[in-house]
Amino acid sequence: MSLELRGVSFTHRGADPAAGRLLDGVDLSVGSGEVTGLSAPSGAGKSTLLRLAALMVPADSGTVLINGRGFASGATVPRAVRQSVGMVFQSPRAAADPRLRLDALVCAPLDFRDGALRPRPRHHAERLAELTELAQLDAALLHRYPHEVSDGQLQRAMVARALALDPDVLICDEPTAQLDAETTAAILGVLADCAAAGAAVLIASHDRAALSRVADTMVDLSQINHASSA
Ligand SMILES: Nc1ncnc2c1ncn2[C@@H]1O[C@H](COP(=O)(O)OP(=O)(O)OP(=O)(O)O)[C@@H](O)[C@H]1O
Repeated sequence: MSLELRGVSFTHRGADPAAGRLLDGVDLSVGSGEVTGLSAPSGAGKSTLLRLAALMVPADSGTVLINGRGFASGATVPRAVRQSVGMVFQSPRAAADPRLRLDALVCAPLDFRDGALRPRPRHHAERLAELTELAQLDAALLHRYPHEVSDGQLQRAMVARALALDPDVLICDEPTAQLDAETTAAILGVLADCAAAGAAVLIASHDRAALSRVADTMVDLSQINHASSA
């Protein structure tokens, strides 16, 4: 279980050409059982880098390796590889479908994997119970809609969802933004538990203090990015 970026470069389409590359020749490696914390000032490209690492967006050049298997820009990524990468986003409100109850949200990757045409959380009752416990989500909330729970409760559900397919690589983009210290520590603890179970975990956050409590390695993006503006 590992994530590696080798010489990854990227510029957003439509970005001012005078600004040069956003990311240039970035190398990063996260091994099995490791939590790597990524920090950098706002706008430095953390979210962009995480999307490239999660194979959501192809890099302009360089290679992303998942479990040692390399994907250069434009390479076809098999579904099984996509499903081996879990992602947690900064805003659970933006990431969660407001029409789905929490149980359906958590089970959505399982339904997608199975090709189910509609949510069927009861079909996954056993796994749902495991995920609820793993993410320390109050099971009494599973029948509520996103607007009926707090941001912290919703983020726990989104963490449970990211874990649904037991990912080898877990990528988290400011997963505790706007959450209180207690919820932040709890969610980071859940992510660290995933690493303890063998996953390679990469977490970007502005909260260096909280992140450094669970990270094995802290990486400053500006130190690994060779872009002239970094
Ligand atoms: N789709 C896009 N098209 C053009 N430019 C973009 C796009 N997405 C982001 N950018 C720009 O790329 C730069 C890096 O953005 P990114 O969101 O990766 O930074 P970040 O380090 O995650 O910032 P923050 O800490 O504020 O979340 C910013 O200047 C941003 O405006």
